[in-house]
Amino acid sequence: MDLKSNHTAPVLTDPAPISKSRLGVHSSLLPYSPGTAFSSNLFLTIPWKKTGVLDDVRSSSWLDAMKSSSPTHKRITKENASADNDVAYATWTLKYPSAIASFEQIANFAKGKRIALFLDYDGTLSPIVDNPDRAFMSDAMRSAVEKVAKCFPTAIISGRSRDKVHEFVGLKELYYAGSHGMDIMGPVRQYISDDQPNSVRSTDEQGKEVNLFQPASEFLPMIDEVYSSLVENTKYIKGVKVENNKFCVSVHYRNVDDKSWKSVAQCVYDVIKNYPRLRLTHGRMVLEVRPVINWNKGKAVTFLLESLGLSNCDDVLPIYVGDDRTDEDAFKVLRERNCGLGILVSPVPKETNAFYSLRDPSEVMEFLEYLVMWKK
Ligand SMILES: O=P(O)(O)OC[C@H]1O[C@H](O[C@H]2O[C@H](CO)[C@@H](O)[C@H](O)[C@H]2O)[C@H](O)[C@@H](O)[C@@H]1O
Repeated sequence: MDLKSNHTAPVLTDPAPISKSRLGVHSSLLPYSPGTAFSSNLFLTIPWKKTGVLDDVRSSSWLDAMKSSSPTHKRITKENASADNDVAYATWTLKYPSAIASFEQIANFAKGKRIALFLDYDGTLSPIVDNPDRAFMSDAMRSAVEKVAKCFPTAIISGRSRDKVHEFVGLKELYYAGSHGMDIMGPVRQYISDDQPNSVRSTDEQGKEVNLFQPASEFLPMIDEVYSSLVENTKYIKGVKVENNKFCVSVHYRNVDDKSWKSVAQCVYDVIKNYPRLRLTHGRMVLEVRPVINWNKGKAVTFLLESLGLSNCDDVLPIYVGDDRTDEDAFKVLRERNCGLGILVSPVPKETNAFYSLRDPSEVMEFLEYLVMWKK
């Protein structure tokens, strides 16, 4: 793929005014993301209160965000999608074409390049289920991931703790990044000279030398403390589940009655108001508490590409597949780097920084299988 040459679908389907010679859009046209003013180090310099985290719980914005994190409050599947939804979806795919239907085009982009593959876990490799502890991937998906990882350097980047996602996936051929990229076990960084202060050499389960990068390591005691407080504060709300993801905490309300969502928000607020160095983000029926640092899945992709010696856009095509808001940071990085493709997994139309789409994990599996066949 020559991302710098004129080409068709990804550029032409994007509504933003873009230069014909670019695959991505100009960064100034990209949606605003909270906390954009960063210091040169990892810490955000925005005064915490100005992010709105504290004030919002008394207004309806927390609740609005909680509701919008899952349209209609129920899972939308192929089966319950109405004809209207089908039309809306088909229209949306004009803007974000199916990565399967457009596979030939993706393969053309990849010609002469090395693919680096980044995969989200929940909602991408495993279907969304009510119990986060039972979000298992199928054996068929595991086999597809294993095969693709033998063809291309592959990393899983998840909001879960690295150990948990490793346990779910159970493959050794991959790199794993947990806590939304704040816990990366990657290759030893022999291609670059910068010394990352939070990087340490370590060995993985196979005894292989690896690089462990944990930019939020100093937050560990704080996160543990907050996790315990959140468990305690929410214990009377039926259906709440608090998950310790090591460098962040998830408060799930998927199984909580709508009428109690406000109480969930209040409980979380009551805890984090005491921690100005933590912030709140919204995922799929989950409130996520995480450190206020300038690090996200997009930064993790850049870090891993550097670690793998694959940051040269001329001969590398990074592909990132994900379904969640936190994956947008990675899609955005690929757009802004002007090389690489984001693929959003969604059964419903959504605004996104990705270029392509896939409907659900079964289509993700099909796409991975296509990549393997193409490589062979
Ligand atoms: O980055 P990801 O790998 O997509 O992780 C994001 C969150 O995924 C999990 O929660 C989501 O999936 C659950 C299982 O399907 C579902 O029950 C929940 O409602 C979803 O929000 C995980 O439990 C979270 O900790 C992750 O942050």
